[in-house]
Amino acid sequence: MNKDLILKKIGDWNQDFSYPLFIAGPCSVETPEQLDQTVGQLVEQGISTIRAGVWKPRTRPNSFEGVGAIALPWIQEVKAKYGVKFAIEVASPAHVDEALRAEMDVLWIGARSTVNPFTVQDIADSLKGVDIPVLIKNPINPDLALWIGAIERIAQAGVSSIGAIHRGFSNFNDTKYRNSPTWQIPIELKSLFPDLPLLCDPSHICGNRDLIQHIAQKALDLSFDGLIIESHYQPDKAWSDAAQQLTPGSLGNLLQHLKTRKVALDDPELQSQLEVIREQIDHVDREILELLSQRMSLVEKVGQYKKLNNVAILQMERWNKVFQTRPEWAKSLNLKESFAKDLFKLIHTESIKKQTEVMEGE
Ligand SMILES: C=C(O[C@@H]1C=C(C(=O)O)C=C[C@H]1O)C(=O)O
Repeated sequence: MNKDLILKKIGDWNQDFSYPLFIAGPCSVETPEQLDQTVGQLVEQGISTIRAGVWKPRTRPNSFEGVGAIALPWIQEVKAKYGVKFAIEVASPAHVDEALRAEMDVLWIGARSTVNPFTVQDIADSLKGVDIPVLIKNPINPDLALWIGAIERIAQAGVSSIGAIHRGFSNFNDTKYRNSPTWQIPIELKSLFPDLPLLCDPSHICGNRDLIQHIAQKALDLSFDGLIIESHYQPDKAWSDAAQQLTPGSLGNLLQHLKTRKVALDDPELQSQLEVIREQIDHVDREILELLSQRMSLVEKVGQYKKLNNVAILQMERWNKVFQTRPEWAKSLNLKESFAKDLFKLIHTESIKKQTEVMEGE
């Protein structure tokens, strides 16, 4: 992975954007009237960058696939009327070409395109020599390397203003979210590329407008640099994604209730109080690792007995007992059972690796 990517914070992009960057707009452009009404109302709520789908990648054929390029002059009209910037999704060099000719301000690459390196490379090639901000949504599957690969392809084309959008990951409808947030993936992205602006798309994570506030707040709590939220002046009549769109008024209300957090601690008093607690955490972490090392030595010893006596490494009866008791112990210590389960699954996998080394050793 190329960690030397040159990425710019939003404040250093080639155009001026407010920070945090709040982008809002309809899932799809439907009619000139719908666009005008929605944008006009969003501007009243302080939104200055609008999103809208022109070409829509839909799961099944014969559903509404966007009105297509006829929307571009409608967009140009509202841009001129309200003085807003406009972001649209592109999925092919032809889309890039039309979007640039229509003077769009921001392009984004959708999750279903990010999964395909051929598609991303084609889009990247069509962007050579053009410096427009490009936002790259995560691939639909939780594959961080694929997301990074798409960012690298666009960066290598010479695009200097790049952002990532976390829109959640496909699931089997077994969670309350349309797309699972799986926060560890964007957090890992942010830790690998601290300067990469990261936006959250709570609309596609939630699939339901009632959950959006919570996810939007969580994103800001995790130091995301902005949000991209679907909004339509008549959400229930929307031609796509009706359940997750907010009216501009509700969106304004949501934004007003969001708490924007400071990224750094600028108060020296608070800083020194945190330092004291962080030193204690360092100490506890050290002890956790010493105990894990002690546990691993015992596991190794058990491995040696197994080898001597020709006994299988994986002992389900014992493992089931460990896996049952530890979450109970955790609960009594005010820790989540699910956390203990995940932790002990990791520990068990490492134990098996260690005993395999013992078994295969001389
Ligand atoms: C340590 C052992 O080997 C394996 C590792 C276990 C563990 O890490 O707790 C439990 C059962 C075994 O699958 C053992 O048999 O006790």
